[in-house]
Amino acid sequence: MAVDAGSIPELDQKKYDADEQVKIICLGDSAVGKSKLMERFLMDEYRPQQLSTYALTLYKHAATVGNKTIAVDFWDTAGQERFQNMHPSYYHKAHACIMVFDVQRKLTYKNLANWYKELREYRPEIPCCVVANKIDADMKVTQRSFNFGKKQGLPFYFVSAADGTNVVKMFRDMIKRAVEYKQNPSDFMDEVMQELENFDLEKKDNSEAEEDGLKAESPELV
Ligand SMILES: Nc1nc2c(ncn2[C@@H]2O[C@H](COP(=O)(O)OP(=O)(O)OP(=O)(O)O)[C@@H](O)[C@H]2O)c(=O)[nH]1
Ligand SMILES: [Mg+2]
Repeated sequence: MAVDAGSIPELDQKKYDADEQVKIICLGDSAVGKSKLMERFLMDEYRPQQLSTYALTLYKHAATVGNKTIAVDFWDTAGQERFQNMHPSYYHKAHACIMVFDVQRKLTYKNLANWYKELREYRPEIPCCVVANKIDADMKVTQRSFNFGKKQGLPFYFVSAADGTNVVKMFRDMIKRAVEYKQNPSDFMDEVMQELENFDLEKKDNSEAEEDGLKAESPELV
């Protein structure tokens, strides 16, 4: 069936052209502002795709890191408290994780320890950060110190999805770290996956080159 090139969304085209693809997940209690943060960051171009089975929203974004185009898949779930634990596929092949709590609800900060523990069961090495959201509601909280994650060396950000404070910086940093991780994984299985991916790409390049050669020699095949 013919495909009308005009009907292919621009984002898909960018993704097709991307040099690299990364997956970034977001963790945290319900209503801490995970979805609002993503929406704030992707405001001008977000295209949510609802997969109702797991109440999962995938946000696709094309970023530029250095001189490369990066296709970023942001994964977000709704109403996590109903599921208690995340489905393992949520963590599968994630390259970075953004852990969010609500500065106005202490329990969401305490629960970071549970989220972090679960994350590390599935993804022991990926870059992760701690995000204190909703600082617009009480700017005084930025004077306080939140030590969770310090021991593990996790970067910390005070942000507000409502007024945009620090949102772009936090996401850009995490995209960069996701790309760095993908290119230099410190987890053995990820190293294997990256090798396989490179191998596939090489194979594809070779077969394309062969095909081009064939076309040049046999013009009737064109
Ligand atoms: N004041 C303030 N409210 C916020 C901020 N971010 C989110 N909210 C509010 O917090 C509520 C929850 O935000 P969501 O983004 O839906 O939370 P979530 O973490 O995605 O929640 P689940 O999908 O249930 O897991 C909404 O009413 C938002 O308007 C913020 O930065 N400041
Ligand atoms: Mg949500």
